[in-house]
Amino acid sequence: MSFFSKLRDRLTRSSSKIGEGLDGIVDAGPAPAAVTPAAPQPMDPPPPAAPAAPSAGLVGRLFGTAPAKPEEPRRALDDEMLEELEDMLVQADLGVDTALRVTANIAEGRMGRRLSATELKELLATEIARIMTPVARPLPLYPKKPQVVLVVGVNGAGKTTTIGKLASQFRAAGKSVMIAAGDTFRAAAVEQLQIWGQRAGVPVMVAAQGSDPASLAFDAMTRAEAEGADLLMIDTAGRLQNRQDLMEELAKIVRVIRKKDPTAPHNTLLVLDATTGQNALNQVETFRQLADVSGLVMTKLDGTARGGVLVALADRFGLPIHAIGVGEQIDDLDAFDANDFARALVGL
Ligand SMILES: Nc1nc2c(ncn2[C@@H]2O[C@H](COP(=O)(O)OP(=O)(O)OP(=O)(O)O)[C@@H](O)[C@H]2O)c(=O)[nH]1
Repeated sequence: MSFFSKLRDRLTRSSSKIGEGLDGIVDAGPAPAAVTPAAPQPMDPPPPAAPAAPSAGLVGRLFGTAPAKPEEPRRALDDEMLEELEDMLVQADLGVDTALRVTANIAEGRMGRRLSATELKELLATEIARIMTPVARPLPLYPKKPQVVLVVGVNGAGKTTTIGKLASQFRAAGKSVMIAAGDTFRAAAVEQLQIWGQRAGVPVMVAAQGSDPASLAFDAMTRAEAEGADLLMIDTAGRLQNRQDLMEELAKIVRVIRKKDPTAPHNTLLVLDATTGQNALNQVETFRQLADVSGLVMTKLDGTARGGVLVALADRFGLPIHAIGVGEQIDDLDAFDANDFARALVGL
């Protein structure tokens, strides 16, 4: 199955919220004046008998002419309709600012025009793609060996799973990859990472429980350099409860790996969980203060009606979105494609 099909199938909670919302907005418009078909005039000659034709269905099947679709309902674009659209987009987690901007762009030059739900979906998808295209950028790969990727995010956001999926994809692309289990306090997190490492066929470096993550990172750098690894991914703790500690821990990891390579880390990926909705915006603000976030990965778009938050993130921060996750399996993560996402999100 292509990733777009998967995305469309799994984004249904978000897309039905928006798609059905748009259908509802168009349907809620005033009913158009009834048009009475002209009655046949008494003097009109009877219509000539048509030659017997195969049924429309059969013709359609044989010659590919689709039976005529019933006309879609339409609604004239006015202030009330725009307000409903804006509310629906806010409900769908696009956030007030983005909802306002998107609605204003849709309105421009179209006031009074009678739109069908499909046309409205196309317009919305275009606006969303316009916001998201500049941030749809795959994780950049550098010739530098090892390229060090620091992975940050709150506990449970999907860091481990994302590292496992990325490791497996880079391996499949012929890269040699190494993982460091930097959340040394949580045995369960380390165990999960080891399982993912096995699945991906990638070595996972671990340290004694509670030991210094920076020292593990240093050892991992040493080994990655010695073995000529292309990529070193470093998992980190996500305890936001003690922000100061976390900040110091991340800063120390960075300091230590820079002793080995002053240009590292080459990427700092922030993993966000789509089910947290607007809270993802706060997480970006917070982690930007803790680390030099260079790009985002959004997970769990399959389990939520709040996928619209990705549009708000793109609009607010302009940070690259490298990949999105739509499930728990190894191939349920792929590069982010703005057009595919926009169309899937509005239910096209
Ligand atoms: N449905 C779904 N579940 C996901 C996705 N990504 C991760 N998960 C699940 O989310 C849960 C948390 O993922 P982890 O990768 O362990 O998250 P973490 O950020 O490493 O969390 P800690 O290990 O607690 O720090 C796991 O049960 C994953 O299987 C996704 O894209 N879709």
